[in-house]
Amino acid sequence: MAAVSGKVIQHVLVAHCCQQDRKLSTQYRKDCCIPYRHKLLPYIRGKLAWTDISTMQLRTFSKFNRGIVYCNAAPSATIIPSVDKGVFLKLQNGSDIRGVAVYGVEGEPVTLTEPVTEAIAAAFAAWLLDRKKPDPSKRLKVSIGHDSRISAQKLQDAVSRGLAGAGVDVIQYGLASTPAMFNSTLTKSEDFLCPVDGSIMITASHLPYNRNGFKFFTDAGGLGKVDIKDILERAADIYKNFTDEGLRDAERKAAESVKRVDYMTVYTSDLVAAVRKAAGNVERPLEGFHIVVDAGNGAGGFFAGKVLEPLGAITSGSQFLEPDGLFPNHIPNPEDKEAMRAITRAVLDNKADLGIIFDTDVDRSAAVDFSGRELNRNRLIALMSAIVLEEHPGTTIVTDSVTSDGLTTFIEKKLGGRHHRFKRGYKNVIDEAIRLNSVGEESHLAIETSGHGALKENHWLDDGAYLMVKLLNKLASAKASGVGGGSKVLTDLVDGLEEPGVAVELRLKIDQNHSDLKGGSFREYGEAVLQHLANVVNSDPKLQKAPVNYEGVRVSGYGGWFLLRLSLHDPVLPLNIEAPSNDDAVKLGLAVLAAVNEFKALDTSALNKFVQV
Ligand SMILES: O=P(O)(O)OC[C@H]1O[C@H](O)[C@H](O)[C@@H](O)[C@@H]1O
Repeated sequence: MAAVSGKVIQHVLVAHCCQQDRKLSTQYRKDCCIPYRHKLLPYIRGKLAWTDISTMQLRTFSKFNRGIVYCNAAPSATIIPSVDKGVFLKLQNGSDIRGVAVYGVEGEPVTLTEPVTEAIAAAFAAWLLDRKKPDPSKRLKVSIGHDSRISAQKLQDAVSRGLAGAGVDVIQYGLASTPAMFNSTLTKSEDFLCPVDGSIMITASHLPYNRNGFKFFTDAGGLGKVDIKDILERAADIYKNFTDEGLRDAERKAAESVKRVDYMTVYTSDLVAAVRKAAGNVERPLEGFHIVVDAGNGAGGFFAGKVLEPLGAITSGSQFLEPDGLFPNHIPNPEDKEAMRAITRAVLDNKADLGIIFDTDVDRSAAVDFSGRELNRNRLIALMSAIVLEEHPGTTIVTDSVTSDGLTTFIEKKLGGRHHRFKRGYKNVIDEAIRLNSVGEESHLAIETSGHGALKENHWLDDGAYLMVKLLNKLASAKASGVGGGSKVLTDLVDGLEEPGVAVELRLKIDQNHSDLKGGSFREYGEAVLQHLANVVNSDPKLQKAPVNYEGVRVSGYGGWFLLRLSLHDPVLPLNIEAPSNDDAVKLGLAVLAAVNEFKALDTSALNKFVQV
């Protein structure tokens, strides 16, 4: 517990206005809300400073706001509420930290407050100091970047205070991509204060606008689950011991020592150099290509102006390049159907050769060919496998668990590689590819249907932009060898990939408060559902369990397959079904339904609906 002085007002107001923004016109958002939000209502540790000008601001908002504006004026000294270790631990999301960073969504209280963030950053610094054990004369350097979220600035400031207070040097990159942050631990450049010893990306990837979170990197890659738990435990202890004096000291140290560097310039020029090199050191190898980019108002807008244009491509018709943390156009996620429809429309309307789409922090990507054919999910994996297997014949391609049977046939029969279908989760596939190499099985590509992908040649960096660079290399080399312009060369590479007639993903929720859980965790309950399903499948002659499987229950039957597994993070059992026809898919769905029906805490309504179609 610690007292923080200053006259403050809870920042419910801004959050409420953010919600209103979505309903109001773009013009209002640009003209009225954004310029004022930062200028007139500075945040002070999770609160808004209540200044004279803020009163005017309140009036401006009220004019447009048809709902209630909540302003909880606080006394001149507020207490930082105590936060249990359990609350800190709940912020873990696999190998990331995720929480709610702004008010505005009913039932979603803010969990990633500024003091909590400050404690997490201080904990990362302590973790890093333990790992690196620097010579006492040397200070560690940590870079911080963020995506386009509306909470980015306040969290960046809190992270800076946490790091500076813990005695490490802080370098802010501003708007950046997740892969660029990892890259900053590898880049060698004194001018850009690289390599840094550690890096923090502030992002919640494609999640809604009110969320935010952190990804951490060292030169060994992204931190894993065990390290994240360690950091959150340390953070809870640090938080408990916060004092007003300590917080002020951190604030002072951050104000004195934070440096700012335009690191994205280094990162983008590396991407440009990679394409030029692959094209035989041609300066503008994409001359004549028309490529549209959809950044979904995330951090990926740089790809059009800083990568494609210097390489000679025309990028007119690119959309949603400007950062907007309310994501007013579509969810920035290549797995999202509406997002894929948006980039497909842009390709067709502009008669472009290729479309490229990124998620908010640019670690996921997908493409669309000249004819409007989506190159995402299994097709993107097939395409990347074709490119990588040309360079490394026979290599193993590691993918997530929801990949299709057709993809295995394509990789193994057509391309002559090995398909190692592993678990869901980008970190899982990357770690598995690294492990295979360490035990003597060569693997050059780890990739998920979500659009995450990493190559051995690129330090196993999970980088959506680099995946797209590999496609650009292919376009440039096809043009140079006279095969032709356009993106047909990419379309041809996935020729022969068998596609299912029907492919669905249904997400079955587990009600964590249901008495059927008998006080156990949703994971235990989910495991029990899976075990029961596996037993039922064993006694059904029409169904065969996959002989090798690393996650959930994967079963073949009726010419198709299904996979029921536990979500990596949520109390959900995602069910993927692929089949030649809808009838076959329904038969598979009915088999699952019959087996799971007795589990009353499992919400099967999505499956019920599917089998009734
Ligand atoms: O298990 P799910 O709920 O389907 O989520 C799985 C996904 O979670 C996160 O978004 C990870 O970044 C992805 O790598 C992973 O594929």
